[in-house]
Amino acid sequence: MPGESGTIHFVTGNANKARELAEFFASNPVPFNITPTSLDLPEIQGDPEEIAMYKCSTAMEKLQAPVLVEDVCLGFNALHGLPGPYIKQFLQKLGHDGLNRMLQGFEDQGAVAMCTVAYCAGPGCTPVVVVGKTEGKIVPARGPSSFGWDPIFEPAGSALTYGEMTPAQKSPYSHRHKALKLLRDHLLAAAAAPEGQSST
Ligand SMILES: O=c1nc[nH]c2c1ncn2[C@H]1C[C@H](O)[C@@H](COP(=O)(O)OP(=O)(O)OP(=O)(O)O)O1
Ligand SMILES: [Mg+2]
Repeated sequence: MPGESGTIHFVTGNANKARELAEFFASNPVPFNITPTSLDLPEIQGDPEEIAMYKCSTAMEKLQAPVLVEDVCLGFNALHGLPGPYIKQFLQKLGHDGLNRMLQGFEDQGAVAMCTVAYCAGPGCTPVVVVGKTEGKIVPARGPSSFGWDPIFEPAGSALTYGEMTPAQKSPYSHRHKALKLLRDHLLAAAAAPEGQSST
């Protein structure tokens, strides 16, 4: 459980993630103070859960306090889930156009956005990992380029890309919000459990 101050550090180097997380907890409150802490954590190769767990344990080593981290994948179905966790490097090198071009020649433009959240309640606690996924497709960029690959991801059931959506429009589709809902359930259960009864 978070200490007496009830503070959980959301450790990320990405200001847009911090903004979306703050928006989520503003409308879905928890009895903890979740505060962004800007640190660029090293990222290993591996599956998304291993990557998030490693970020979480590094954040815990540095801060010695309750920490929350997340890692985001964007996987193309035609490429069997690649770039996946390496989407950041692919986006940096290729841009929105290049990511579209990677799918040229494939009939299937489908993609899955995935947010893996890892939360550790304190030193010695086992991290809790939750995942939110949203299916959609890769399209030529539409909307402002303010957050990562938002302009090229059109979630299933929407005529708009993430980039064209307001925060309120993005949230019901958002891979991040789906993961944070699961985390919130865990935090509320942990807050309600008598001291020492929490599994984390
Ligand atoms: O909702 C999103 N909508 C559009 N783009 C997004 C989203 N969420 C993450 N992204 C981008 C940021 C980075 O280019 C890559 C994930 O990499 P990822 O390592 O998880 O993020 P990051 O390095 O920017 O921040 P952090 O310090 O939390 O690791 O996808
Ligand atoms: Mg990162």
